[in-house]
Amino acid sequence: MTGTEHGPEHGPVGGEQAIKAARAAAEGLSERSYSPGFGNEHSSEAVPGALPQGRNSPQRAPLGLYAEQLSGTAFTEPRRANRRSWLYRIRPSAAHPPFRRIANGALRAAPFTESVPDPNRLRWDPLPEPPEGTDFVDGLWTVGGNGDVTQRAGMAVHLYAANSPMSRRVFSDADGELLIVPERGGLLLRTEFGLLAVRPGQVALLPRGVRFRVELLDPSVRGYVCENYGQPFVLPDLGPIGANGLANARDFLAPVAAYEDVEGPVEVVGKFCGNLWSATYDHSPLDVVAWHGNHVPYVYDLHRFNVIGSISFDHPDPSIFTVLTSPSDTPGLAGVDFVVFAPRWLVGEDTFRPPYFHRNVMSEYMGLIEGAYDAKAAGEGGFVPGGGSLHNMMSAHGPDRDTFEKASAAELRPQKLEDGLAFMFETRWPITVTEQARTAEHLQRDYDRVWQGLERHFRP
Ligand SMILES: O=C(O)Cc1cc(O)ccc1O
Ligand SMILES: [Fe+2]
Repeated sequence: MTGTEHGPEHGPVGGEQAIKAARAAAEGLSERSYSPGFGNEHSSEAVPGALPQGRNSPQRAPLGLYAEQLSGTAFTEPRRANRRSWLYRIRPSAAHPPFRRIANGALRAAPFTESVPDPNRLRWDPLPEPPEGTDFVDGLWTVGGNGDVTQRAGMAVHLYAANSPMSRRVFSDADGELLIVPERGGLLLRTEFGLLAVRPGQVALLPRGVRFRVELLDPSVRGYVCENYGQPFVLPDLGPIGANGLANARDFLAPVAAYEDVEGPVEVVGKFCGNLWSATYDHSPLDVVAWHGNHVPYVYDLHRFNVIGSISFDHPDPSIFTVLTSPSDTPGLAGVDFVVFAPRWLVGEDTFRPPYFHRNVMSEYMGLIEGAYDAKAAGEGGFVPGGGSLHNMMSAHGPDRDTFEKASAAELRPQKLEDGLAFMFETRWPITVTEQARTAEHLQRDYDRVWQGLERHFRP
């Protein structure tokens, strides 16, 4: 591979050196080297004058670049929902050889038909360490999901575990946007729009179709991915909360333009209607010198989430913790919500403070980024960082026995929930798990036991 790379920083491929280079690039990314504001009409140029002014598609784009539009919504969707970006690149994306099918590895897609939807509560320990040389794409492992990729409806839950950077390889997903939730180790995402660093406690949102390469900031990384086949994630409406709160738009950071000018073979792996396809380009497709638009990647720090809660009594529904929502045609009914359980004060009087017992029409996949979750015991055999749980439509769940007993007897002083960061992908459709998730060694076979021994106390 020959050529030069332009932008904040760049790195070679392979081993410790690659981690060092990725870290150096990530350190160069201060908050000010991003373009803030969810849904903004961002614009950025890595070379002065590369971005056309006053029009999107001049007869000849500046500096001999090619103009190209990438759309994330139909052209005709209402302005408030419309997503598209204009990219000014060294070569148009159309200049590529045919794609050929490659193995899907442990990646699965909707419709999920390998097993029957399971009404049982399921919980998994973290994925085992993958074999040496596993990159982000190789390391994707599907838990389950719903909908249908060909209908642009539904979602999938994936895990990833990797110990090698993607080298001379770029990934792009036509099937949906990707919300990456690191749990261990940091990632450097080199995207068509520029660089994003994302570490545990932060999330990255990669819109449908954007090409990117994942490099590693640590030797071994793992985390969660929500693949949203449906309408792009938006910030939820705030209603009576007011004009501020929950995830504030300004805390979503888009990259600034940074391009690779690389001649030589680069494999582009595309996910299309559930399958992986590969084509070897004679140049890097991360060759966007300037861009503008609102169909862009973001990184968001979950510690910036402004938690709103009850200051009187009763445990509020977790919808109050929604970071991002993928709306449907029915107001308030999400294809999928991304919900975070962030550090917060609990002050409710005469209140059972942890999550209540419930049966929910929505289906809940939960993950843990760090610490413990207030409804479940942590530690060996419990709900642990990197693990996951699935409480499908109408399945009865809530606090485990110990949590119930402690919280029913606790003295209700103001209490800070400090050392835990959990999240939920909550979806309108039941999640069907893959065969590998149903039979995995890391599936906890005795999860039901956490609700055993909840004695009767009613003695009229
Ligand atoms: O099941 C869970 O732990 C998630 C959840 C949390 C909460 O505070 C209320 C309802 C709910 O489903
Ligand atoms: Fe729940």
